[in-house]
Amino acid sequence: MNFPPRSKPSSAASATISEVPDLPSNEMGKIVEQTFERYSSSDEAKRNGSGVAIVWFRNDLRVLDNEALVKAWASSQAVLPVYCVDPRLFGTTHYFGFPKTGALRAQFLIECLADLKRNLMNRGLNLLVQHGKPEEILPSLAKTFEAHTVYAHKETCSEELNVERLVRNGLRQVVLLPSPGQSTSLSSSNHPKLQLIWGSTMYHIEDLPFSTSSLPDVYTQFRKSVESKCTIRICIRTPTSLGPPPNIEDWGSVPSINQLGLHEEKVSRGMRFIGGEAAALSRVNEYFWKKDLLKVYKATRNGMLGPDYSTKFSPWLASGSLSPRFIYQEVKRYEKERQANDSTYWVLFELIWRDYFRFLSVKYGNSLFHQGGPRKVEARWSQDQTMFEAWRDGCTGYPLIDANMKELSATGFMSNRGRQIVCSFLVRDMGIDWRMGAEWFETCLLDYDPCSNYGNWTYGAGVGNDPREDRYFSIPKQAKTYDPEGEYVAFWLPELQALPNDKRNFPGKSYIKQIVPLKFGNITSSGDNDSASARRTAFRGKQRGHMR
Ligand SMILES: Cc1cc2nc3c(=O)[nH]c(=O)nc-3n(C[C@H](O)[C@H](O)[C@H](O)COP(=O)(O)OP(=O)(O)OC[C@H]3O[C@@H](n4cnc5c(N)ncnc54)[C@H](O)[C@@H]3O)c2cc1C
Repeated sequence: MNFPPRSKPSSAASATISEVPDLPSNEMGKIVEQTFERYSSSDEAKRNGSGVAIVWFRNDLRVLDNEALVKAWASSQAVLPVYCVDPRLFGTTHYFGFPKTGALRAQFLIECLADLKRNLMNRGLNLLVQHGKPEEILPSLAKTFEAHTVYAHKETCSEELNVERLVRNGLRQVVLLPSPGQSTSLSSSNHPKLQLIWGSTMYHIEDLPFSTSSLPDVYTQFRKSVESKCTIRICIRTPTSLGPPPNIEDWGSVPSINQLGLHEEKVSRGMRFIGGEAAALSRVNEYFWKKDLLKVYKATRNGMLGPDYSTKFSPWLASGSLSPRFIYQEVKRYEKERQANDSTYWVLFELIWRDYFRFLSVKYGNSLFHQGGPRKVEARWSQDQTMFEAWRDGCTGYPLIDANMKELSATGFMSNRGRQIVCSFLVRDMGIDWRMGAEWFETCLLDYDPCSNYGNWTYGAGVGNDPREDRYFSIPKQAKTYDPEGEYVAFWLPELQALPNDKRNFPGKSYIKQIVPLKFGNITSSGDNDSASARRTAFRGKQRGHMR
C-alpha cells in the first residue's frame, strides 16, 4: 500500500500556521491494517452463490462496512467491482452553470479511486474503471460477464435516481442465457437485476420509527425519536479475501485530473485532505485515539482555524470512503476504553443531522433544489452578478466573509461556523438567490453532498426545515465571538497581519459599490442566530433595491 508522506506537525488554531498540514497527517500503514483486521471477517463459509455479480461503486468508495460489496461476494463465484467516470459529474450545475465538480474535489475523487483499487487488490479483487455513463457501461458488462445482479448503494436525489432508473432499464434489455438445467422460457429472471442497498446513513432507513413521508419537519423531534426508538446496525464485516476476480485483461486506470477535463490545483495554504479509505481510517484514529480530541469536540467544534477543532470527517463521508456506522462504533469503543461525555455524544448528534438531511431529501424530493425550497416560500431574490462575485471571490471587504471564501477556494473546505456565516451574509445581507451560493458550494466543497448541502442552504435561507424563519448571523458579532484575536482572518488575508488583533475584523474597503461596511458597536443581538434588530443595523436596510 502506498501512503502519503508524513507532513510536518501542525499547531492547530494558531495564526502562525503557514504550512499545509495534510489530513490525515499521521503514519497510516499499521493503524489502517489494524482497523481493517478489526472490521473484517475471515469466515468465508457463507459464500454460496454462483456466477458473476457486479458491484457498481458510487458514493461508497470503501471496502469496510460495504454491504453492496459483501452481498455481491456472497451471491456469486466472482465479483466484478466497477466505477464509471460519468461525464455528467464534470458538466455544469443546473441553474447557474458553474463547474459541477471543481479541481480539488476531482483530485480527492482520484485519490479515493486509487485507494479503493489498492484495497480491493489487497483482497484479491481489482477495480474496473470505465469512462462513460453507468447506464451504458453496466448493461454491457452484465452481458459480457453474464452477471446475474448489479449491486449498488441507493441514492436519494433526482440526478442520481435518474441514473438508477436508466441503469435498471438498460439491464432489462440484456437477456442472459439460461444456465444448465434452467428452463429456456424467457422471464424477468433472465435479465440481470439491479439491487440497491441503503448504506449512507448511521440509522438505517428501514429502522426508522416512521415512514420517510411522515418524517418530522423539526430536527429535534427526529433526533429524539430515533435516539429513543432505534438502534444503529453494526458494521458489515468484510471477508478478508474477496477473490477471485473475473478474467479481465485491462482493468483500466484511475483517470488523471487532465482526463477529467480539469487542471491540477495545488493546495498551498490551509489543509490538504487526502482521498481514500486509508486516509479516512487514519484520520479517525488520529482524531479519536492519537490526539485524543474526541473528549473536547463539543468545546472546539465552532473553531475555524487549523485541522483539529472538528473531526474533518465530512469529505470521506461524502465520498463514502468512511462509513458513519464505523464512526459510531469507534465512538462507542472510545467511550468504553477512555471516557464518555458531552463531546463524545456530540459527534453522534452531528451525524444525526447528516442522516436527517438525507432522509429529508427522500421526503421532499426535488423541492430541495427549487428556489422556494421544501416550504415553497415565495420571495424575490437578487441575482446581482457583481455582488455574487464579490462574495464568491472573497472581495466583499468583510474580513470574516472574505477569509472564509478564500479558504473554500484554496482548500475545498470551510468550517461549519464559516458556512453558516457566509450563507447568512449572502442570502440575508446581500439578498442574493441562495441557489447561487449552494451551487458554488457544490463546485468547491470536497465534502459536497446534495442532501447536506442543499438541506443546509435551504435551512439557512429560511426556505427549508428551520422552525425559526429569521435566522440571522451578525458578522461583527460572529467575528467577536469566534475570531476574537483576528487570527483566522489574518491567516487567510495576510495583508491584515500587520494590524493590531482587535482591528483585524473591522470591515475594510468594500470592493462592491453597493455595500456599506458594517459598523461595530450597535449590535444588540446575542447567541448564534443573531436577532432581527441586528439585521436591521446591518446594511440590509441600505440595500433595499437588491432585496426580495
Ligand atoms: C451552507 C452549508 C452547506 C453545507 N454543505 C455541506 C455539504 O455539502 N456536505 C457536508 O457533509 N456537510 C455540509 N454542511 C454541514 C457542515 O458544515 C459540514 O458537515 C462540517 O463543517 C464538516 O466538517 P467536520 O467533518 O469537521 O464536521 P464535525 O463538526 O466534526 O461533525 C461531524 C460530522 O457530522 C456531520 N455534520 C456536522 N454538521 C452538519 C450539518 N450541519 N449538516 C449535515 N451534517 C453535519 C458531518 O458529516 C461531519 O463530518 C454544510 C453546512 C452549511 C451551513
